[in-house]
Amino acid sequence: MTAIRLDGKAAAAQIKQELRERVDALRARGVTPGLATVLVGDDPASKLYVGGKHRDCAEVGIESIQVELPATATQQEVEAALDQLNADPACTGYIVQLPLPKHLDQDAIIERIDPDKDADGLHPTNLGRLVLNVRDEITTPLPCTPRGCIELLQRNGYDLNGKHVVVIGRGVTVGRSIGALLTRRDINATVTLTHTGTQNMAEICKSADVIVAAAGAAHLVTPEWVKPGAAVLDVGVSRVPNPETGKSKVLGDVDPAVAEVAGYLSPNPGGVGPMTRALLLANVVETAERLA
Ligand SMILES: Nc1nc2c(c(=O)[nH]1)N[C@@H](CN(C=O)c1ccc(C(=O)N[C@@H](CCC(=O)O)C(=O)O)cc1)CN2
Repeated sequence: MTAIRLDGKAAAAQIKQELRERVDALRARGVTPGLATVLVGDDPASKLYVGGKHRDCAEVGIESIQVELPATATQQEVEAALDQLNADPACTGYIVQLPLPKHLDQDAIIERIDPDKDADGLHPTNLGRLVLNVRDEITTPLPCTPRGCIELLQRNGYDLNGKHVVVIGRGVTVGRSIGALLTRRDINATVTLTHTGTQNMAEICKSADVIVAAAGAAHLVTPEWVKPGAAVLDVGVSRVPNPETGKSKVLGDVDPAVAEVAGYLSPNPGGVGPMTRALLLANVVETAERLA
């Protein structure tokens, strides 16, 4: 078997096209959505991701504001920058790029974001609403990568109803919230969350209809872990030196040989990453629509 490729670039392009039309409609009503990004320090990967977010905004007609602080910025300096964005009417939503330098209190910084401007859906108020709301229409921003995983499957005709999804990794941007989304009544999956403390990871994965690999451990998921025909989403990223180019290259959490066993597989790069960026734009547009 060779797995069907879950092409995140193609699905993200589709989403961006849809959003462009909604942004035009908002602008026609006098509403201009504006996304700000806050980048602390000079981590090359974070810089790359933030750059991509600004390019995406330009593509769909969203204004964007770039805030950059040095790696030595204090907690007070970061919080002061957030207070300014909270008060700035040109900024209708914003994100703080993660991870933050170790000396900063990440939880306190995320809590400082005005929940109504939380474009990442990571503020405790928005995560709390996601946990409480299992049935009604969603009226809060949702975490971008979990939402991107679900959209990528659905846009490829995959129905999650009744499926057993095994998530690997308990990080704040994916693992901790994806279960709350997948178990909503309109999606209706069953979720097992595994992590570094899980003892029989291979066996649990082998029972999965869908694996979401978000551990950041290169090629952790091997073909022996995968039930034939299962859908596998490769989310985690490890950067390793590439002796051929002298630069670094990206390795996902999934061994490429999994394509011979799985029914569906997202490439990495080119799978969930572009979807994360597209769903961030969706959060910004939806927030602006609610405001309008
Ligand atoms: N505030 C946030 N910080 C982080 C998040 C997040 O959702 N919110 N997620 C990740 C990083 N991330 C978004 O910020 C992100 C990761 C990857 C991509 C992407 O498009 N990747 C490309 C490959 C790019 C490359 O490395 O060469 C791909 O997969 O094709 C976009 C966004 C952690 N931080």
